[in-house]
Amino acid sequence: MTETFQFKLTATDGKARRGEVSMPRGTIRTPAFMPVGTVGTVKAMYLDQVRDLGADIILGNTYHLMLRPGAERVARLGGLHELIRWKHPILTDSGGFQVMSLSGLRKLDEQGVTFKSHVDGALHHMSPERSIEIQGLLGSDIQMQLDECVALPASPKEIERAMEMSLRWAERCKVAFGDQPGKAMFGIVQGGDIPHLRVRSAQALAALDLKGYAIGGLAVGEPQEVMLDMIDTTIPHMPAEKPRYLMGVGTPDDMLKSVARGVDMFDCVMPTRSGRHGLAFTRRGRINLRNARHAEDMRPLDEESSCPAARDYSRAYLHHLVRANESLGGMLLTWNNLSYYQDLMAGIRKAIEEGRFADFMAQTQEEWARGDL
Ligand SMILES: CNc1nc2cc(C(=O)NN)ccc2[nH]1
Repeated sequence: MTETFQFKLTATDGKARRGEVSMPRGTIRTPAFMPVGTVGTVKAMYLDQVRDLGADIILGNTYHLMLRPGAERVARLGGLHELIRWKHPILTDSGGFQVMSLSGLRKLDEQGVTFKSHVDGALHHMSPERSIEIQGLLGSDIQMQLDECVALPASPKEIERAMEMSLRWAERCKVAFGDQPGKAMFGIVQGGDIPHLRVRSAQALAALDLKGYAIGGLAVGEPQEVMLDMIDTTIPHMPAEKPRYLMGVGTPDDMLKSVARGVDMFDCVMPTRSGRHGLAFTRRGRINLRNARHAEDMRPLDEESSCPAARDYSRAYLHHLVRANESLGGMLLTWNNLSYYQDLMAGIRKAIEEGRFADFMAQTQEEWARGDL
């Protein structure tokens, strides 16, 4: 714990990095998976459980929180940490991605975005400055610049326009954020699936000397190999001494392959959202508990797991709960999935420390491929 924001690398194994982000509210062990707490809750979980699984930081979505309960209201209630009773770091995204994907986008220009709330249809305008102001009102520890995340496929001209505007917005966010020693504002590399635009974005952001950098605009429908190619293209132009956060990623396989390329931080709704839809992540791959084959399978998901949801409940019962659409089904599978994700990250961190990440990756992938015995 420090009064300032510090990132230190403690071990490397090839391009894989083990590190720590130290902030006043706590230390983030990297590579890190950040559970998504969209509207101030990691859905179907108590935050004590989320912490006990090993999460050092959770994510809040600015778009959702600004609409409900509202940024000023959260501030009046003591800030997000107080409201949701999470005393560790929180990273908030800028809202840009949700505005593009969830809201009724009305206008996007140099000033910012104007959109209709998906909650009550009210019109909102968000500028880079307002996004940083909202994240400050929420009490966010790591704030993300406002950027424009273009859905792929898109024309090179469109991707370049959005990337250049995102660079100008990054400068405005840096000014708006100012100097907050115990907090950080991260830039976001954009540029779609066009290598020279990715390089241009990374180099221009590096010149802003921000405290950390995200790779955005990926996992938006492109094949995994394209995503990995863009990571390979971008990372050499990102400052090695700063944290690298791959936004919205991903599956366990995505994360292994991205750690191998030098990524430090991840967030994804995959473990929580798919848990609510009946999907279990395990050491032997994915299991869809809706499938009738589980109806009388008395085995637990993983008898060796430390998580009660994986170890103490039969697949038959989980299948029943999922088929009956019972809340407990989503609760237990979310618990299992976040436990698996955090155990995977803990295994990755240990493997890098011990210089055996390549073997760990191969063994993990082999066990997934072996399937559910
Ligand atoms: C699930 N895929 C996915 N891609 C994302 C990209 C961004 C981004 O570029 N924000 N500026 C954010 C969230 C994402 N989630």
